[in-house]
Amino acid sequence: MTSYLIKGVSLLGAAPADLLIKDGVIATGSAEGAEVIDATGLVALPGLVDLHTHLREPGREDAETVETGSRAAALGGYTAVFAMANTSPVADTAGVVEQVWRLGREAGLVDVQPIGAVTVGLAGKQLAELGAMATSAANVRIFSDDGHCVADPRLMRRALEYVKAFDGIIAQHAEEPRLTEGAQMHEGEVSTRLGLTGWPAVAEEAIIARDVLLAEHVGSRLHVCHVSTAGSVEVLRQAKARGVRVTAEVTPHHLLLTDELAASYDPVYKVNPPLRTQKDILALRQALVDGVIDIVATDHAPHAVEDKECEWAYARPGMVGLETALPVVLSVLGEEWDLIAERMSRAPARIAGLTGHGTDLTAGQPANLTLVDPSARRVVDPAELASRSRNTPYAGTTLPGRIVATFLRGEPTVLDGKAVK
Ligand SMILES: NC(=O)N[C@@H](CC(=O)O)C(=O)O
Repeated sequence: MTSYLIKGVSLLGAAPADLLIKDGVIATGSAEGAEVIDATGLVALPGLVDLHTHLREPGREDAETVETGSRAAALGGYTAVFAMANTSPVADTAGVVEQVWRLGREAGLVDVQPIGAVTVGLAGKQLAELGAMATSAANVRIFSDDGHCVADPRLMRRALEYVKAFDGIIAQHAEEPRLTEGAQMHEGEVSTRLGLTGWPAVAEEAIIARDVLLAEHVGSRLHVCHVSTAGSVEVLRQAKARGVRVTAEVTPHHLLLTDELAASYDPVYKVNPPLRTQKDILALRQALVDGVIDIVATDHAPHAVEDKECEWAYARPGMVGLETALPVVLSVLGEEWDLIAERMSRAPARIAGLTGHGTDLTAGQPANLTLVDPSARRVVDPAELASRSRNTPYAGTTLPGRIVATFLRGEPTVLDGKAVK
């Protein structure tokens, strides 16, 4: 196995030092024979961990595969991603989660951890085989019907009770379906002006409020996907203050983009939950800083051209995000390296119970890390993305930070900003 000496790198913004990688771990001692990487001006972060990625395989390999999504992830600085269950067939059995897990291992670019569906076929009627998925080779600990809300409160309660036995998590897509029928964008001034049916903030907030009460009642773990409103932040703040076992994520796009973009009628801005207002953005940023929101998760949602380049009303919701997440977060938070490492690596690994990721870059730890050039600026070109889909809202936008290298257990997956395989 090749050893690497990463010279003059700044660990989380500290004074430059050398980092030695030997036999897949961070090492000390002689660097003899090691390949030298000049990392002057680069910052080392623990490899990023994404708790919310759509990889589309099985079923929509025209939009993404486990391999193309893994490559996009590595290029974005990730060493582990959690694959959502809304594939076709749905990942609601041990067979499908094992297939995704195996495909991830074969690709070998990031650790791919499947998320299992909560209900059979994401239909919200009957619990899926949570136990069988948990005891499968994929070792599933997080379950989600993402794309759909587990709307039935009794089913949600049963799911929370079921996973409590093995300290599992229900990750909820918080959307009261009766309040969002026909919804096309955030309900507010802009939707009124455009005459598009609105998706009101309360549809998210009402489900989060209900679910934190259910999680509290059961004593189980709830994770809230893609929090998008200021009101949701307040519900979470109160729940956390009471000691409810709830964690929450925000996407990079909800930290940066507003509902005004819908006025272009360009479906690249259509996403679920929808882009909200500047007031929501400011509340989400503050919540990310003070920890009411635990992590940034991409909700990387690749879609084939025909599903995106059509009329707004017919377009599928979702944006790709793996390759732009860190630059967007950098543009929002600035060079707050420790906070970024916490929200994009350590906390997601801790929440998921994922060992070997999100660890400090100290001797003996697995060499899962990424090197970033914070001084570089990049104009996002959709044609350059490794993802099989091109639906990025940042085309033509200049973002700070370039991911120069990523290492998975000491093997480079990205070098000089390019995927190694
Ligand atoms: N986030 C999105 O806008 N899309 C997700 C699912 C969903 O949450 O609708 C997708 O799978 O495409």
